[in-house]
Amino acid sequence: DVLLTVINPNTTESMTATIGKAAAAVASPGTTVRAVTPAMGPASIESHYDEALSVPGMLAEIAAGERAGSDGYVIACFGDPGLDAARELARGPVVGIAEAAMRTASYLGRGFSVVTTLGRTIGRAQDLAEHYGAARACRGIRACEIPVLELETDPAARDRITEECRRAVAEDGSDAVVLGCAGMADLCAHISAAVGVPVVDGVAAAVRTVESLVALGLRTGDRGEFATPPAKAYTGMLSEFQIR
Ligand SMILES: O=C(O)C[C@H]1NC(=O)NC1=O
Repeated sequence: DVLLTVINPNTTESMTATIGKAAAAVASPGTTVRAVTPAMGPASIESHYDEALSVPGMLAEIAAGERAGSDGYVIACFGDPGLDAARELARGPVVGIAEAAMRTASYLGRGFSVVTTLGRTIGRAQDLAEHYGAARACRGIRACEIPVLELETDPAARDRITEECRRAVAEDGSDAVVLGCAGMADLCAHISAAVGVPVVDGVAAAVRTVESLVALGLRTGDRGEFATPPAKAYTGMLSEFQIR
């Protein structure tokens, strides 16, 4: 049996439930999905500040996952917060939903577009596309200007996201669309049917990517850059992060 820990790095439980449901829907029969919410952090992540403050709580969930014997991890936030730090702590593979979605979309044609929440997060998505070598395939990154937590409360959210995906296909000439927020995971099937090109949800893509890596017996490198961090003092609120 594979134990897959899916971390929502923000602290909104209802979003963790949406993410956990999407993960369980695509997980293989032999996989147990454990969707978790950090004990501390921002209610949603839609700025560099939010992203920075989400990392300690997310890393605490990696440490808890290691104690629970987790075989792999998904970081279910489109900024892939703390991904490299998580890889230093985890024995098994750690995959962020942006990396998983971008790499998956690049198998589907010449180019993809990303549709995300607030325009201020577009730069981060551009940086990630470059970091993952997907900048050439990324034909456009668009925002529907819906704050992350309003994805659950705004009745017009689904239609506005769908419309932006339609524009992406028409104007960017993209062969696929990537949903730029873990909170959009439950909209993927509807939008796929509406826009007529493959729509990639990063939560689903990351779950299957981690499962594949585990099935191939592949784990995070544990030498050099991704070896366990050197022991040292972490003071104040971070004292729990002492590497034992
Ligand atoms: O970057 C974004 O706008 C989406 C990102 N924020 C969040 O709280 N979960 C996410 O997937």
